[in-house]
Amino acid sequence: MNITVLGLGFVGLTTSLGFAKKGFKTYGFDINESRLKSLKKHHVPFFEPHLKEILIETIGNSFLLDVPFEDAIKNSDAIFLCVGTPEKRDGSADLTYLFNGIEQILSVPTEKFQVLITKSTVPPSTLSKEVIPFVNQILAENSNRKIGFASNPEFLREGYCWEDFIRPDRVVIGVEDEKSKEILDIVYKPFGAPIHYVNYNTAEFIKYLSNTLLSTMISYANEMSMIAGAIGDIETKRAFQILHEDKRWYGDPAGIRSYVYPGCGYGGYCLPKDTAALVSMAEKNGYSPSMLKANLEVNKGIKPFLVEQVVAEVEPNASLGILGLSFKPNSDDVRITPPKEIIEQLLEKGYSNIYAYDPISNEEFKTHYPDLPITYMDTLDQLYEKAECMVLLTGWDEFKEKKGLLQQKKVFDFRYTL
Ligand SMILES: NC(=O)c1ccc[n+]([C@@H]2O[C@H](COP(=O)([O-])OP(=O)(O)OC[C@H]3O[C@@H](n4cnc5c(N)ncnc54)[C@H](O)[C@@H]3O)[C@@H](O)[C@H]2O)c1
Ligand SMILES: O=c1ccn([C@@H]2O[C@H](COP(=O)(O)OP(=O)(O)O[C@H]3O[C@H](CO)[C@@H](O)[C@H](O)[C@H]3O)[C@@H](O)[C@H]2O)c(=O)[nH]1
Repeated sequence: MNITVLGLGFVGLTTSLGFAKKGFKTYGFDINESRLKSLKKHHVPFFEPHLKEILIETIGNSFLLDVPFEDAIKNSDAIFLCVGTPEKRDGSADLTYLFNGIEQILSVPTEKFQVLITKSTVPPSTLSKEVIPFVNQILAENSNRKIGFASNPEFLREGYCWEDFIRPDRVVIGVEDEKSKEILDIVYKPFGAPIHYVNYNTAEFIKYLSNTLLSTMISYANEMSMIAGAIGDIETKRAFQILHEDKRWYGDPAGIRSYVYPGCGYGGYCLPKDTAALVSMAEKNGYSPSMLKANLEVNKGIKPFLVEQVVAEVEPNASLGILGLSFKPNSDDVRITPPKEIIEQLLEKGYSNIYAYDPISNEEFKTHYPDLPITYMDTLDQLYEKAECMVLLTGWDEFKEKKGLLQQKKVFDFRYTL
């Protein structure tokens, strides 16, 4: 199995050295001549621990920098694109280096099957909507070329490139054909990490899921420091230290991860009112907290977004079964419960046969919202009998336990419970 890597920056050099260390013959290329020159002199042109030692160990053996481009491409099974994808003026990703690299690769004639792998960070749908059509257009003139595709986003951090690459938490591979998958399987097996095969868009999305969570947490922390500053007399540093003592940050798996899951919005007596109250207090003190305001907006917007999914697939005269009424499982609290808003929106959309079942909150819900024209069912089996399709809004264990039964009908699992 031979590998070519295009782009020898933080990601490309680390990737090349990682594969070379695992024993694959790896050809490295960069359009930056001075970068290549220094690498050939065993000098890593940026600060990154460990890379120099591995460079010295592998160069001329499994890591090759002076093989002609054409020979390397002809001899490669997997070609990794690790070029830069910088930000354009309008915020979109500049894919110029990527497309130039692909053109160079395709200019080499060969009949060998090869996988073209985007390791550079590219927005979801880039491979399916831009790269593959681009390649197909070029190949229309050279039908002998056999190319497979894969997306293999990289999660390494600068400063820890080597450790992160050689001992990855997980490897994500977006691949949609068997031959390419087999090649990537061989390439990544020696790393001993979990390998997740997904489709192209999902692989690309996972990379952004990761980076935007990080950037959102950082901006959240910064916004909170600005709110604290506006209100005054708050020990911001201590406040954050104490925040971090919440046990949900620790453990394996850390409990905090149950907050990073999509669903139908947060509800209950605390998160909605407290988020709104801090927005209001910050504004009174002259600071407009844009993230917290956006947070409230998103919590509102998720409900019509989900209701539209039902509307798109279910006729209004169908009987709908609502699974769960409380704001979260193991509680009968129905104050500001997302199911209430969702049921109201379904009623507005013309769904008039709504049946509902909650393991413990039917009475509570009926008492709080007596005017909602819905029928309560005493058991899950009764609801299942009545409903043509179901909308799961609270992630009760009972629903998980009866997954087999529930899934015999259409279920909109808006808590990702099943
Ligand atoms: N830096 C990180 O920590 C990191 C981590 C994960 C993912 N990424 C992503 O990986 C990609 C590369 O990032 P980087 O930090 O390594 O960038 P970088 O700028 O350090 O390196 C990119 C290299 O590609 C070279 N190049 C451009 N066009 C080429 C071509 N046609 N053929 C050969 N070489 C070519 C450039 O000369 C440059 O040396 C980006 O999409 C980035 O978003 C970066
Ligand atoms: O509490 C924090 C933590 C970080 N930062 C800043 O966040 C930025 C990014 O930091 P870090 O994530 O350590 O750096 P990167 O090397 O850019 O790595 C990120 O970006 C890579 C490229 O996509 C991903 O592969 C990594 O998983 C992801 O962590 C830096 O400016 C840090 O100073 C803060 O301001 N506050």
